[in-house]
Amino acid sequence: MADWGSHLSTMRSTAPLVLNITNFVAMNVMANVLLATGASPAMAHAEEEIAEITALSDALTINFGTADAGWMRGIFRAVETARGQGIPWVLDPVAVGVSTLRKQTAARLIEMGPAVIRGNASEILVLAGQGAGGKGVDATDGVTEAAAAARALASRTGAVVAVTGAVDYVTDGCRAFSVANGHPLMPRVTALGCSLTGVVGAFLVGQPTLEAATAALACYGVAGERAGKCASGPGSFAVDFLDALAALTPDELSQMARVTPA
Ligand SMILES: Nc1ncnc2c1ncn2[C@@H]1O[C@H](COP(=O)(O)OP(=O)(O)OP(=O)(O)O)[C@@H](O)[C@H]1O
Ligand SMILES: Cc1ncsc1CCO
Ligand SMILES: [Mg+2]
Repeated sequence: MADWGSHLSTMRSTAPLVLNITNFVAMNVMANVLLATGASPAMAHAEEEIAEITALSDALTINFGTADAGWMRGIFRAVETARGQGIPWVLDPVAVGVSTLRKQTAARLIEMGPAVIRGNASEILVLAGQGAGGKGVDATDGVTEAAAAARALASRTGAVVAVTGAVDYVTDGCRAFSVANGHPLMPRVTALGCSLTGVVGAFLVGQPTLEAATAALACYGVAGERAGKCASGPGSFAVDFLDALAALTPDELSQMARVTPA
C-alpha cells in the first residue's frame, strides 16, 4: 500500500498559505475547501497588490474563469513574482475553449513554467489544439481521450498535467498515475474542480510534484466518496464534502486511495 496519506500529513503539518487568483464562482467554495483540507487560503487579484501578496505565499494558483483585462494583468504579475521567488504555481485552464483571450492567455502562462496544469479532459484537449472544448466549463470528453495530449503537454512544458474526471490521470510525461476515487455528484457542484486546483497547490509545497499532485487528487476523491455516502443530492453533498475533507485522516487516505501506475 503506497503511503499517499503521508502527503496529506506533510501538507497539514505546514498548513501552507495558498494564494488563489480564481473566479467569482469559486472564491468562497475554494477558500472553504482549502480550510477544510488543512491549508490557509488567500483570495486576491488586484494588480496593485498582487506581487506583495504572492511574495508572502507558499503556493499560487491561477484560474481566469471570470477574468477581465485588469485581472489578467494581475495574473501575469503574480506569476512573474512566483517565478522569481521559486514559489510553485498551478494553472487551471478553466473553459479555455470558449474564447480567444483564454486560449492566448493559457498559451502564454504555460510558457511561464507552471508546476502543475490541472483541468478537465476537454480543457486539456484544447491546450493540445484538439477537441471541441467542452460545454462552457463542463467537460464533454472522457479522461482517456485526453491522456496522450496530457503526456505530450507534460513532456513539452515540464509541468505535471492532471486531467480530472470519473478516473483522473496525472503525468509528468514519463510516469503516470490513474486515480479512481471520486463520486458522480462532484461535477454537479460548481467549482469543485477549481477548488481542487487549490488543494493541488497546497500539496505541492515542499513535496515532489507528481506524487504531491496525485495525493491531492486521491485525497479529494476519497473525501468525495465519503460525502457521497450520506448526501441526498448536490446541495447536501457540498456541505458533506467539506466535512469529509476535514475528517479524512492520512491513514484513511492511504487505505482508500485507488491509485495505480498508468
Ligand atoms: N463522474 C465522476 N465520478 C467521480 N468523480 C468525478 C466525476 N467527475 C469529476 N469527478 C471528480 O471531481 C473533481 C473535479 O473534477 P472535474 O473534472 O469535474 O473538474 P472541473 O470540470 O474543472 O470542475 P469545475 O470547472 O466545475 O470547477 C475531481 O476530483 C474528479 O475526480
Ligand atoms: C460556472 C463557472 N463559470 C465560470 S467559472 C465557473 C466555475 C466552474 O468552473
Ligand atoms: Mg474547471
